[in-house]
Amino acid sequence: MTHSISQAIAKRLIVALDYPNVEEARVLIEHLQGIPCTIKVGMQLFYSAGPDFVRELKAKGYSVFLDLKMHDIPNTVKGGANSITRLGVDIFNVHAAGGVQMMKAAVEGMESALATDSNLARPLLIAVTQLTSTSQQVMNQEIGIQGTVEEAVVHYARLAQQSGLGGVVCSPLEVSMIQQACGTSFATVTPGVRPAGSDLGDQKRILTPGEAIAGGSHYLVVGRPITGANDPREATQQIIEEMSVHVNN
Ligand SMILES: O=C(O)c1cc(=O)[nH]c(=O)n1[C@@H]1O[C@H](COP(=O)(O)O)[C@@H](O)[C@H]1O
Repeated sequence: MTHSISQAIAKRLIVALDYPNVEEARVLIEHLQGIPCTIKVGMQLFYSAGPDFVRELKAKGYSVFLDLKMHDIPNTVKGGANSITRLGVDIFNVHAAGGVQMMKAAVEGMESALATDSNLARPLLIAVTQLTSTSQQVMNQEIGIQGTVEEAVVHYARLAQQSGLGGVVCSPLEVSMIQQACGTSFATVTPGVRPAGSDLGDQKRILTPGEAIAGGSHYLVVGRPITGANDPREATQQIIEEMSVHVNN
């Protein structure tokens, strides 16, 4: 199999480095050498490795999504967004369930960091809608939100847009509805991506990489199908090839 890596497509694959420590994360980065994908650092790795590892990835030239899903009082989130922006990450997130005042505070924190350092690039600030591990039944009966998951997700997307955010995290199943509500330039970052035949784990609302990219997802987030593969490099290249075949734009 040939692996002609398109830079633009590869960047739209966000590989989730869900590892307990920096050593294991570095092994995966070694495997991915030369593949210009985006890297996600989530809470498991960040809480053990800290901001230095984010700086290390940036020094290696990666685009970095720092996924800390902030959800707190506005003043605290403002401070968090300020610190995250100063780290020089490319994408970071908050929970839309924190509401408009909280999301606006995140924008303020980001803007005040950008105002003090002209070398910082503007990150894409996005809001988590309904986690892709949440089913319709759990959302209705356990969490107590009525209506369909799609309605809840679109509602959160509208709130995020009103608050000045650049996009949302959602399932690839919800991308077209969000684009209808918020426009095609409002970013959709989609976990809940599983190559055909791979283990779903705890994900509930999923599509394949080809379906997700054909449906207009701006970024696909993939963790275990890569980190748990016997050959993570091959798994990554196969996902990028599938994306390349199905991409519309
Ligand atoms: O914000 C996220 O990245 C996120 C939101 C969401 O709704 N669902 C979701 O799975 N994620 C993250 O996306 C990654 C998906 O990983 P896998 O299920 O292993 O492919 C994990 O790092 C999750 O923390």
